[in-house]
Order: sequence, then structure tokens, then C-alpha cells
Amino acid sequence: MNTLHIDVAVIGAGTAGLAAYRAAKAAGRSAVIIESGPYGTTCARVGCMPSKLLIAAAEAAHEARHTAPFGVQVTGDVVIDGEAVMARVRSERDRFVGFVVRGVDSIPAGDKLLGHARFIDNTTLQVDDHTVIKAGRVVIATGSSPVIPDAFKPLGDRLIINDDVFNWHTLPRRVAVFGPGVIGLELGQALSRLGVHVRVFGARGGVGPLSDPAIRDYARTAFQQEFYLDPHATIERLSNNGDEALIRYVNLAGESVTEHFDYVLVATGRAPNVQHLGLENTGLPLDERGVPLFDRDTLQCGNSPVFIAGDANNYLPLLHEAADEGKTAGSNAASYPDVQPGLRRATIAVVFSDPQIAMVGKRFADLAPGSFVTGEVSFEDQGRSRVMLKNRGLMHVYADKQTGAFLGAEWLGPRAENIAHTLAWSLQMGLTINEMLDMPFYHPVVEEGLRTALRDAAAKLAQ
Ligand SMILES: Cc1cc2nc3c(=O)[nH]c(=O)nc-3n(C[C@H](O)[C@H](O)[C@H](O)COP(=O)(O)OP(=O)(O)OC[C@H]3O[C@@H](n4cnc5c(N)ncnc54)[C@H](O)[C@@H]3O)c2cc1C
Ligand SMILES: NC(=O)c1ccc[n+]([C@@H]2O[C@H](COP(=O)([O-])OP(=O)(O)OC[C@H]3O[C@@H](n4cnc5c(N)ncnc54)[C@H](O)[C@@H]3O)[C@@H](O)[C@H]2O)c1
Repeated sequence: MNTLHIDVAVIGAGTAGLAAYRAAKAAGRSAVIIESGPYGTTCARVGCMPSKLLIAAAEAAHEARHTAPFGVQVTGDVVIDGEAVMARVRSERDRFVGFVVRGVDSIPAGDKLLGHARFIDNTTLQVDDHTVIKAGRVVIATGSSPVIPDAFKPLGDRLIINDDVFNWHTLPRRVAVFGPGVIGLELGQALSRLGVHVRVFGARGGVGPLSDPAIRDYARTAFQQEFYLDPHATIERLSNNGDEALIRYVNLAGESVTEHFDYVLVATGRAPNVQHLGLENTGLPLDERGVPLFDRDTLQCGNSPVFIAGDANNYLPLLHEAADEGKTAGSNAASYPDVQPGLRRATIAVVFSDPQIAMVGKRFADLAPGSFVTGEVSFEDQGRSRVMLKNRGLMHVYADKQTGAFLGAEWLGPRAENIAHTLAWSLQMGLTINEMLDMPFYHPVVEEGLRTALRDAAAKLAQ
């Protein structure tokens, strides 16, 4: 067993871990980064990027099928070449992964360890059975993994997770998706648009990350017009039938039906990778999911020399948050015991469904009833949206009743990924609804819909 003495040890070479390692080195510390899986990050290998590549193919198919209302006829069938679709997904994915791996290659060999790290005590780690690291500080950046409820175990090899989809060499014929959350909605809709027979089953009524009941109801109806989606599914039987999965369920019409699927994609949520980390050896207090209690601004676990960043802390499991948190954790690990709050931006989340879903700032569910007003706009009659035939969507913006400050928004609608940035920047600047209305709005743009919602909020504030 080798023994290594180091200032900062980072567990996990994902987005958060790489940012932490670089921040610690930039602060002049010695550092190592330990990785138990393949290099390349979850985002590039099996997350953000390959999912968006699949969605891009699905959008192309969808657009090609929907030209007629413009008077544009595409003659003949729209043919989906599953092998070509998946070849592009994999090759572009590999290109993105290649950029990350090249970055890892530029890290000195002596700073990289391969193997599974676990705590022996607060600052001693063991990596597989080859190295003991005596570190001054440790950054946990171990990411998250899909949670697979036991009920799905009978599906055997027909059960897949998102990682598997991006290694397909062609598209299957029939896929059942469990979990209409972010992953299930994005992948379920994309597969459906690519001609795969898709059924999406939920358990608790959720649709994407939405917490505003009116927006959630609108979203459910909008998606149900395109593919089978039951957010409250009753599943009677799940089994493996050789090279098929068999699902007996009560359909939306209330009938018990049996269907066969090539695969069952389980997207029922992700959990932080904190098991098998030996955290019980640290004495750190843990929450109910086994995550050490930590400060959201400094990422420090109590007063200890341990920091936790990215999906591992289960706070805001998104790519840009992992990058920010990694940097904060790495620089605080370097300067420990002097730790400082890192940059926390206004929160923003986008689901790349069609219509897109977006959330900025405070969620509806987190607002105290009576303390805010809701401005609303429907995109159904919104000028620019109708011009493009993208006129599906409903937006709610929330404003503080006392101060008129913009608090947050939940919606689905066209160009949500862009409007979300306008709103997040406004939130971070602390603008009121009236100050936002003083900003320029071009004509004709989808943002004029946002202006309608802001005007509605302003009118309610004035009452
Ligand atoms: C299908 C999908 C689509 C997504 N799309 C988006 C999107 O569009 N936009 C967005 O913002 N976010 C998206 N996300 C979320 C985003 O990918 C994650 O928030 C982000 O990748 C988390 O980065 P991380 O550094 O925390 O974890 P990771 O990149 O997972 O890195 C953790 C690393 O730690 C390693 N590790 C774990 N345990 C140990 C151990 N004990 N010892 C050594 N190494 C260990 C793992 O092997 C892994 O390499 C998506 C996620 C998925 C799954
Ligand atoms: N566009 C993006 O930014 C993006 C895309 C994909 C993933 N992500 C990140 O990954 C995280 C995890 O995504 P996810 O979709 O796995 O989780 P999620 O928490 O968003 O959704 C899980 C869904 O599964 C449902 N569910 C739970 N148990 C079930 C069961 N037994 N049967 C049927 N449904 C069940 C839940 O009610 C919920 O609707 C997201 O929260 C997000 O942070 C982000």
C-alpha cells in the first residue's frame, strides 16, 4: 500500500471534482483527484449532452412532419434511420467526452489516482487496496446515480437507465418509461418523436419539476396530446418475458391492459453517491439520505476540513451548479480553516421538452400563501408564438406583494431556455416587476408574452 501526503484530495473527476481540483491547484496547494469510473463526466457521457443530441434528432423529425400548416408540403414519409440517429448521438457524444478527457490528460499523472475512495477518518482516504491518502482537506464530488426501486427488479435485463440509451446502435420499437420527471419527459418525448412506441408512467402526479398546479396541469394535457402519459399510473404487473418486458397496467380509460416492450427505462429519480464512501468513519452528521450536513454557501461540512459539491450534496443537481460549487469547495479546501461564501447565482432550470419547461428563482411551492401575486400569460394567442406555430404554453411569474420584487417563475412555452435567462438575470439584479417592464421588448418576439405576464403581475400589485 502506498501512502500519499497531500493538501487537498478530491473524490470524483466529474464537473464538480475537476473544478475543485483546479481551484485548489490555482490557490497553490498540492492536490490529487481520484476517479473510480471512466473519465469524461456524467454531463458529457450520459447526461446533458447525449440527451440533447437525441432530442435534436427528434425535433428534426417533428418539424419535418409539421410543415403542412405553413403551406409547405414534404412529399413522402418522414423516414427515421435509427442507426444513423444513434450513430450521430454517439459520435457527437464522443466528441464532447473527448474534450473533457483531453482536459484530464493535461493534469499531471502524479495528481490522478484511479480507484474507489473511502474515508478511514476525516482526512484519511483509502483508494482501492493500493493507496492511503493523508490529506489536509477532502472534497467529496462523487455525483449521483439513478435510484431503481425494488419493484422493477423482475424486469431483469429489460430494465435500462439513461446511460444505456446513449449506447444504443439503433432505436428499439417499444419503450416504457417510468418517471415523468426531467429525464423521463426529455427522453420519452424524444423517443416518441423518433417513432418509438412510448408509454410514460408516473407515480405521484408530477410532470417534470413543476410545482405550480396550474402549470403542471397545462403541461400534462399538452404532453398527453402527443404521447401516452399517466402521471398517476396503476401498474398491476411487471415481468421479464425473454427478450421483452411485460407490463399490465390500468390505462387512462380505466381498463386493465397488457403490453410488451423491448425496454423499460427507469427514470424515477437520482440519489447522491454517498453510500460505500465510509462516511460513518468521519463522525460527520448525516441527513436522511446519508449526505453530510453542509453549508450551502461555503460547501463546508460543519467545521470539518471536508467539503461537498455537485450532485453529491443533492442541493441543486444541475451542471452549472456543479461547476460553481466545485470551484467554491476547491478554493475553500485550499484556504481552510478560512472559508468564504462562494458565488451563488439566481437559480435557473430548463427541461428540453417541447414545449420547454423552465423554472427561475423561488418555486411556487416554496412561496408563502398570501405573500405574493401571480402574473399569467398563455402563449396560445401570443403573436410571435402563433406565427411560428409554437403557441402552446402557460407562464406564471411571482412577485412580492409588499415590495413588487420579482421572486420567480414557472412555465412551459416556446423559447423558454432563452426567456429563463432574462428572468434569472433580472432576479439576480434584484429587479422589481415595474423595473423589468421598463426594459426594452422588441416586436414581434416571444418575450412580449413575458411582458404580458409582467403587466398582469403589475396590475395585481397595484390593486
Ligand atoms: C440524462 C441526464 C441529463 C441531464 N441533463 C442536464 C442538462 O441538460 N442540464 C443540466 O444542467 N444538468 C443536466 N443533468 C445533470 C448534470 O449532468 C449533473 O448535475 C452533473 O453532471 C453533476 O456533476 P458532478 O460533478 O456532481 O457529478 P459527476 O459528473 O457524475 O462526477 C462524479 C464522479 O465521481 C466518481 N465517483 C463516485 N464515487 C466515487 C468514489 N468513491 N471514488 C472515486 N470516484 C468516485 C464517479 O465515477 C463520477 O465520475 C443531466 C443528468 C442526466 C443523468
Ligand atoms: N434539462 C436538465 O437540466 C436535466 C435533464 C435531465 C436530468 N437533470 C437532472 O437530473 C435529476 C434527476 O432527474 P430524474 O428525471 O431522474 O428525477 P426527477 O426527480 O426529476 O423525476 C423522477 C420522477 O419519477 C417519479 N417516480 C418516482 N418513483 C416512481 C415509480 N415507482 N414509478 C413511476 N414514477 C416514479 C417521480 O414522481 C418523478 O416524477 C433532475 O432533478 C435534474 O436535476 C436535469
